[in-house]
Formats: sequence, C-alpha cells, structure tokens
Amino acid sequence: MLSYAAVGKKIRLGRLLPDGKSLIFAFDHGVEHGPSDFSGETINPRKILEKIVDVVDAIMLLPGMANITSDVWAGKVPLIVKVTSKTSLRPEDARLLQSPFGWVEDVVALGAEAVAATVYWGSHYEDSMLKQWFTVKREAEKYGLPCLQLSYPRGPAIKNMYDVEVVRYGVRAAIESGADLIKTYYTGSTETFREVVKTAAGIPVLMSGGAKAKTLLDFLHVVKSVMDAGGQGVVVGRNIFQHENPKGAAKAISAVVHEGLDPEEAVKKAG
Ligand SMILES: O=P(O)(O)OC[C@H]1O[C@](O)(COP(=O)(O)O)[C@@H](O)[C@@H]1O
Repeated sequence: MLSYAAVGKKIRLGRLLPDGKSLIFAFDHGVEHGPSDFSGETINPRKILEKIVDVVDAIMLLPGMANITSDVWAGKVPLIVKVTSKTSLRPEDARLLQSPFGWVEDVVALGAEAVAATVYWGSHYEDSMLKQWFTVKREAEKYGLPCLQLSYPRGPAIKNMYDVEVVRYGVRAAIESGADLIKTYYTGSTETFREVVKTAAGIPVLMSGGAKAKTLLDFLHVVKSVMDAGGQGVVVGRNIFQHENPKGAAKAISAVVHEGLDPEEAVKKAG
C-alpha cells in the first residue's frame, strides 16, 4: 500500500504529464535575466500568462510572481514553483550559484503541483547547491510534491555544457539525487538526446528551451527531435514569451509534444 505522500506525488505527476508528456511554460526570467528579457506589453506578466494558461500543461513561476498573478492562473493550469534563483547582477563567478528563493511550505500553500530547483553540476558552488537541493527534496517528500531538477552542468571544467557526455552526467546525477522530473539541455541531435533519455532510467526528461531560436519552425524541429528521442516534453520560456504571438507559439509546440505533429504542420497553428 502506498504512503499518503506517494499517492499525492503520483496524482501530481499525472496532472503535470497528462499523457506522459508535458509543455511547461518557464517564467522565472525576471530574476535570472532581468526585465530586459521582456519587451513591450510582455513586461506585464499578466498579459503573457493570460494568453497561454489554457494552452500549456503547467507554468513554472517564482513564489512572488505566483502570488501576484494567481487570479490569472489559479484553477486554469497546474503551477510549479521554483525555489532557487540568482540574478545576473552578481559578479560573473558568483552566477554559478543559485540561492534559496522561497520554501517548500510556500509551494504547498500556493497550491502547486511540484517544486523546482536548479543544480549547476560542476560549479564551484556544487556543494552548497546540493545542500540546498536535498533540503528542498526532504521537505517536498513530506508533502508528496514532485521535485523538478533543472540539471544544468556548468563550471570551469566544463568546456561545452551541451555536450552529450556532460548533459548525461548531469542527468545521471539528477536521478541519483532524487529528481522526479529533469529539465536539461538539448544535445544537438536525436541520437545523442536518446542517450540522455536512456541515462535517466525512466525518470522523465524535459528539454530546457534556451535562447529564442531564429524562427519558430527551427525551434519546433528541436522539440520534435527531443520527442523522437524519448523526451517527455519541454520547459520553454523565451521561445514562447518572446514570440510575437505567444499563444500561437505555445499551440504549435504543444502540437508537436502531444500530437506528434511534424514541425511544418504544427507551425501553422501559430497563425
Ligand atoms: O540558464 P540560462 O541560459 O540563463 O537560462 C535560464 C532560464 O532558462 C530556463 O531554464 C528555461 O527558459 P528558456 O526556455 O527561456 O531557456 C528558465 O527557467 C530560466 O530562467
């Protein structure tokens, strides 16, 4: 018989990956990159969120943002709360550390389905990020909250953070540290990303969107490659909110993730 928490975790994961796949909208950039990531009306978070809440499978926000926009997302789309972050105002070498940016109790209080935290594997600060990760993990387990690990290998010994061996290492470390969902980088091909998925040993791997692609079609090809490789979805920010039609872009990405549409077909959904 499952424990209460195990039942809760199962239910929450089912809500986040309704058909075993998921398009999660990442929207924590206001701290990671600053307001310069937004232009025009998108500086108003409500304007973006109201466009995509009925298209994506979940949204990932920092606690304060979740709190001030709850009337837009609550009851419409599952919430994931990220409890680590850092600004790019820090000195260069201090940017490979994320600090606490909320507590698991806040995540529960906000009615979230999961908690997210970053680990920069290979950073000078790996030790403190691991202490932070396991603090979050221990609390989350009590509440049956799945933990999404942003597994981002970065550091002086890492020449190419998109290299398949580097990404695989981060994914292996993520499953060994108890991640229930993993978000990591695309490795450039279906074949190499298939190796990343295999390394996850059944833990869902979602690709982190990355900087805005030249065209939506280009991005959709990457999403298709990830899904063909056995990835279970994508966590996307800039390739949605920096698109001139965020709702359309989200619809097109969702069509590749959930319907397996070819990019040339899916891009038509963007209008
Ligand atoms: O680590 P980077 O490249 O600065 O990007 C960090 C951002 O990328 C994400 O991990 C994913 O968002 P994107 O799709 O915009 O890359 C965000 O959650 C985060 O704010």
